[in-house]
Amino acid sequence: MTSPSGHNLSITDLAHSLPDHHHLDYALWDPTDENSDRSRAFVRALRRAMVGIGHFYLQNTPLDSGDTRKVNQRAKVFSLCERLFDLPLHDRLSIDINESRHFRGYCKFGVEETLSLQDHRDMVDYGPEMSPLPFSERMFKAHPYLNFFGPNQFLDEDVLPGHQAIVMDWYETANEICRQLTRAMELALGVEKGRLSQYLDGIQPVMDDFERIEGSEQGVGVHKDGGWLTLLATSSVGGLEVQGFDGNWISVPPVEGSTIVNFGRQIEALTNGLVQAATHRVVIPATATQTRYSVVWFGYPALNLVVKPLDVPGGFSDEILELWREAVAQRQGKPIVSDAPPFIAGPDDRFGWLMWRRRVLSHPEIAERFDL
Ligand SMILES: O=C(O)CCC(=O)C(=O)O
Ligand SMILES: [Fe+2]
Repeated sequence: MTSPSGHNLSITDLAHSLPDHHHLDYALWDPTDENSDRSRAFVRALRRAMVGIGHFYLQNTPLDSGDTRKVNQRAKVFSLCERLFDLPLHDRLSIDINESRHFRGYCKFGVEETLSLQDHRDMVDYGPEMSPLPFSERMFKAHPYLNFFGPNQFLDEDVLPGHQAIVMDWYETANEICRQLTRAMELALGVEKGRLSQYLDGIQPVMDDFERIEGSEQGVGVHKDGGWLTLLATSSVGGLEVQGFDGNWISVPPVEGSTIVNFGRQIEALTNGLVQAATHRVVIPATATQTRYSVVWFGYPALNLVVKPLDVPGGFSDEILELWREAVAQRQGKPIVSDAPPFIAGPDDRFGWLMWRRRVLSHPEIAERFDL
């Protein structure tokens, strides 16, 4: 593709030139002064993104700029990814997810399914590093999602130097960004402080995935992320697509220095659909020559909470309602098209149950093996 000036467009220019993409600058957000002009500008941009198709690009986060202690976290995490997936299968299988009742570890190519089609990816799942809860048969049978708490599986330093430190650094930085974005969303929606962030307090099963996808028809099938916010960093291969409200698929190419943020289903549920979770998939042309890596950090609400539409006296802010009306008018009132499978949740389902059902569906062997 060429730009109006005749130069070849880079993948970054391409993303900037596409409609439907919002680009937010995290450097504007000042948590110590939410009322500053810069913070307000950030909240305004976020508000616009919130009535969009469920995702935005976020530049200048510490994942990219880093502080002096953690310079270049993105470079470190992708180098780790490459080194990890280059290890002989036998090493990777030494942290096999099927050996972990906490659903942590390496998942072999082709084991995961979305929409009953095999995904062409292998991956490693991590979560917060913690000791398993003291075992009580009765408690675990009543609340099987408590199995999510436990240690990660890391390779020894001599096999994969930096494995634990790099993963946990990324995890902590992403967690803090998620908390800050949640506070900014409260301001964007015009709800009182803590109204959203309370969902992040308590026992949280935040997950981190390292993924590798080989050229295939279905890299990752159509879905909406089930949680709160997803922070997604991909290597330069591309392949991510988000579905527009009219049903068309829109490419979301990687942008240097930016992280892709998806709204998850729990935010959609809380806001009663005002904020839509991104319907997305990964499609890589079979002709792609490079392996694609992505580092996907999923933020979730606490497991013991039930997420229901927020009851806000007086409703959401006029500003966001106005933007919502504009968005509806732009699509001439037509309903939102999404090919993501329907979301099955009872009205009183704790979030832990939703997550448990999904994880067991993806990894039935683990439940069978540990009699969960
Ligand atoms: O790798 C990507 O770009 C997205 C992966 C994804 O959507 C997921 O793991 O939920
Ligand atoms: Fe996803």
